[in-house]
Amino acid sequence: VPNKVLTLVLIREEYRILLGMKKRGFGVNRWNGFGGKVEAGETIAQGAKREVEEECGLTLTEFEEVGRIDFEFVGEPQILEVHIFRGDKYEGKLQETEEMRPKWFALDAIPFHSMWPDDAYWFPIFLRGSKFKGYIKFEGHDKILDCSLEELETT
Ligand SMILES: CN1CCN(c2cc(NC3CC3)nc(N)n2)CC1
Repeated sequence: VPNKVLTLVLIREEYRILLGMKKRGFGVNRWNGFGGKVEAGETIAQGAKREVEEECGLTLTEFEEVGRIDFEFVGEPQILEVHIFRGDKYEGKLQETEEMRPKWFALDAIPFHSMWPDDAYWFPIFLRGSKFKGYIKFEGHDKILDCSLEELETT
């Protein structure tokens, strides 16, 4: 079964990061970056930019892919291949949408208890500006069975 390619964008400033409270669908009631599926005819980066616009109204003007994590769920054949981007510059007005309620968080107050459990493992790598790739196996949506993360270059 081919991987399901998804995007995740974390817009980060010097001392704060933009997250959104997911209001419906996969990951509902958790804070997360912005992202979704990659559509036919668009690159992964174009898909990332599109999802940010759709979910919070901002237009990314500078962003780069910094990580990739393959997620497996016990009992499900399809792997989620999540491409993670750091958003550096943006334009537009931040707005709540049907999908997401955006909010800035201080880097020392990231609400990990209300996020996907894996975030506590890879956010520290992301925040120190490194690139990374990993594999994380879940049982259900709350239990991590295996986690392997490799830090690549330090940007
Ligand atoms: C549209 N996407 C969905 C997947 N996603 C995930 C997934 C994730 N863990 C995986 C066990 C689910 N952890 C974060 N932080 N984001 C990014 C947004």
